[in-house]
Amino acid sequence: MAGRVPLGSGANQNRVFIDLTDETEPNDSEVSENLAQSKFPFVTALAYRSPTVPQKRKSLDSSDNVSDWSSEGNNVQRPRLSHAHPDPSTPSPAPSLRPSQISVVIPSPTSKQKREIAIARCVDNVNGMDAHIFPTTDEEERVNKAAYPTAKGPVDRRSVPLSFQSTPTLNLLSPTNTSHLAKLRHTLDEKLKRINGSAVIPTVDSPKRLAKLADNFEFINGYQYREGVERIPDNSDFNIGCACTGADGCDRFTCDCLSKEEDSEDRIVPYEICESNRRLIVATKSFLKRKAIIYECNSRCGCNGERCWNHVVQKGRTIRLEIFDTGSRGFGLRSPDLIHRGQFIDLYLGEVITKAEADERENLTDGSHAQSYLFSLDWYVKDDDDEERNMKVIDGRKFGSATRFMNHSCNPNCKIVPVCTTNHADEYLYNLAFFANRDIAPGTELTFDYNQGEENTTPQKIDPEAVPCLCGETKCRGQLWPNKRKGQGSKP
Ligand SMILES: C[S@@+](CC[C@H](N)C(=O)[O-])C[C@H]1O[C@@H](n2cnc3c(N)ncnc32)[C@H](O)[C@@H]1O
Repeated sequence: MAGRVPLGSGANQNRVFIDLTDETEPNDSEVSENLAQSKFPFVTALAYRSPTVPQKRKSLDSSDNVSDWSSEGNNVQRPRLSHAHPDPSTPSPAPSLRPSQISVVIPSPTSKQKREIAIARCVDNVNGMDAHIFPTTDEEERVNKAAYPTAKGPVDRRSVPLSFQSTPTLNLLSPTNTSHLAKLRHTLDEKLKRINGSAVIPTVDSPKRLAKLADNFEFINGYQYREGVERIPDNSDFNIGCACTGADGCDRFTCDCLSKEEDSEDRIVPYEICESNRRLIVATKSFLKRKAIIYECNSRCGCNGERCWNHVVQKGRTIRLEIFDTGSRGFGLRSPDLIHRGQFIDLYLGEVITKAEADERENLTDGSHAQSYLFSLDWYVKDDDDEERNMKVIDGRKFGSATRFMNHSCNPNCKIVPVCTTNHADEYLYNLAFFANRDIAPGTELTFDYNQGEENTTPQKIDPEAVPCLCGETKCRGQLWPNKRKGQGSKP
């Protein structure tokens, strides 16, 4: 940094330029040293800046920039810069000059430097400022050390692969994905193992479909009651049993658990011994044709408990089930076992939620009812607002049993029947039990009618928004359901 007379002539001939850039001439070193030792380190820092900083010429015409003029030795007038060294003694000879003849060339601060200067102005105690505010030497040191990685030999740029040319395609059978698939299979197996009764087997080959199955669903063995669902406990006084005492179970003509015919005192007998397998108790052929609810005997009954013939559903599933991929209709359900007509298959399980909650969940699906797992317990619900408010709904979307994978058919081989087992008192809460309505050969897809009660009807008009039915039956009604939620449609 020095007072420097630039080359040239004319107006600039008698002007002095004070260059604050780092283009230091040999005799400037002393001044630089003085400044470096000064208590204004930011001046030094500016002086050490890289020469690439764009320079701006600034005239010192006004006294703002020159605070004081003094006459020292040799009658040389030198400027004192108020913001720089208080008395920069320069060995350079300087001509006698007026203030208007002096220009100072300073580098324009970078935005970072501007910030630093602004901060520096706010700091009262300037001692030690450089350590905190101006750690700029770090970068210079790095540059001096050439701390950027350099190639050890010649680089053939053509051999450097461009990432967009080599995007890997997702290979579900790559070693990593195979192990992921193994994990999914394991997860699914663990979930399936927790199901009570005979085995439930998935025969799903597609890894993607398997992932969906394993990730999004929990198998449960009983209803999961959610907030707001009120129920009458099994041990409530409202829960009653029959007075039968027979060693072989209840009397079919007098047992109080059996419903009465509407027009007589005769009891409706739901079960009988299976003709082709005497060890099985199955729903009677006539019962399967009618609309009725089953009340099985419970712990409050005087009969022989589990030895009573009127214990079927509560004993649980006895057939094995298989979840398989139907293709166009998603997953489906079948059994590797022969199923006899009237044989109990399994329960439809899920979260028990209020109607209000079900409506909310349904709305969250944006009106898309491509996949619906909601099942209303509307057996005793009359078409009136109060009754509907009390209605409970089973949601099998996230939690459920294997029957949640059962598809609809307009000519189904299964039927859903409302069954009260341990609790006869709560008419808004009962089981949804699937029974075979004919003999079903092993490996046949199990289906039921999502609009039970409308079996023999043809829709007046197919709702364009309804999910089209793909059951393939000759008497197919064309759509899955006119409204979104399944119900028995078989109210008395
Ligand atoms: C209770 S789930 C049955 C299991 C379902 N397939 C799955 O993959 O999870 C009901 C859904 O299955 C499909 N579905 C069932 N039966 C169908 C049929 N006959 N035609 C077309 N889709 C059907 C519909 O998407 C329906 O919303």
